[in-house]
Amino acid sequence: MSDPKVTIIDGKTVAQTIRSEIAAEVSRLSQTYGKVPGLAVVIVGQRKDSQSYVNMKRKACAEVGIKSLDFDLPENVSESDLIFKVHELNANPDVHGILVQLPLPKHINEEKILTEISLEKDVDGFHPLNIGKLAMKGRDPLFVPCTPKGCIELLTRHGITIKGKNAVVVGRSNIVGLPVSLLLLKEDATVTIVHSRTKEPESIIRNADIIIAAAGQPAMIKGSWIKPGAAVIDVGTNAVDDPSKKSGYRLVGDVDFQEACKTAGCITPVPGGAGPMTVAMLLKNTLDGAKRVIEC
Ligand SMILES: Nc1nc2c(c(=O)[nH]1)N[C@@H](CN(C=O)c1ccc(C(=O)N[C@@H](CCC(=O)O)C(=O)O)cc1)CN2
Repeated sequence: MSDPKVTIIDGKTVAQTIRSEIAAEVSRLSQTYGKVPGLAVVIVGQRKDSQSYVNMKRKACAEVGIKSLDFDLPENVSESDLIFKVHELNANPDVHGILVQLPLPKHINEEKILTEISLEKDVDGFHPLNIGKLAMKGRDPLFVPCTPKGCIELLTRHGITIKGKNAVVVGRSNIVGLPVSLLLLKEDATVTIVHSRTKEPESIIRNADIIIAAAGQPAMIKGSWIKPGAAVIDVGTNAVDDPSKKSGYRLVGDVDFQEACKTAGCITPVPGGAGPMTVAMLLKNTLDGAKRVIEC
């Protein structure tokens, strides 16, 4: 039983609201200019998790009226062929956003590929120049990475003030930990990053008004580490064995959810928290990119 005082942040519902807002805007663009946003979705190889995320993205595009152009490349595609594809998409006027699903196979240099995506079509916000602008005071990137942007959106749509708060980010990945730390800093939080080499992480986490958990370690953040009333956004999506499930596994976050509910002020569940926001923010970035071109 969760504590009656805790608010469960329902990311699925927030994401659905945002998807409806995007659908209305896509329809307006289509009626006014006769053009719809286009998103190129590129996947390399057959990883089950990546295929599932890409399918979610393609389905979401269809739902809101964004045209997805689908490219499923073989595991052994060469780095130069992938770069050629990216250049082709950079030049295609019907494509307003380019998404290359990560991770890529080991023989491909991820950073090299992400750097080849046109800045104006970098809807994942992973281009080093977009990340660089995120890190600079007084500068804004053209696009902000989707999961970090979704975390901030969840906090603001739930009326949680970020300015002046102690925010602790657990994890320092290029996809989530690092960019979400930069975003929180832009929102005037005092930000601390906890990572695998941090000594006594619990004493730092205990001081957090806002916790963003993105370590990829199932239930590593214990209930006793959470300050009473803290806002907890759990980005972890860890598959753990569960013979009682048809699939043989279930998804758990980086936070011990049941225990955390006894102390936190609000918390996202896994699944159904930050995950659905990733896809919603991808649609939003694609719409924004298309609007810059179509309405200019
Ligand atoms: N090019 C990118 N690659 C990757 C990104 C990214 O933003 N861009 N992020 C992750 C994976 N990801 C999107 O690609 C992603 C992860 C999780 C979810 C999600 O909605 N999860 C659900 C659970 C889904 C399930 O049941 O399996 C949830 O948490 O409720 C969406 C997208 C790595 N790669």
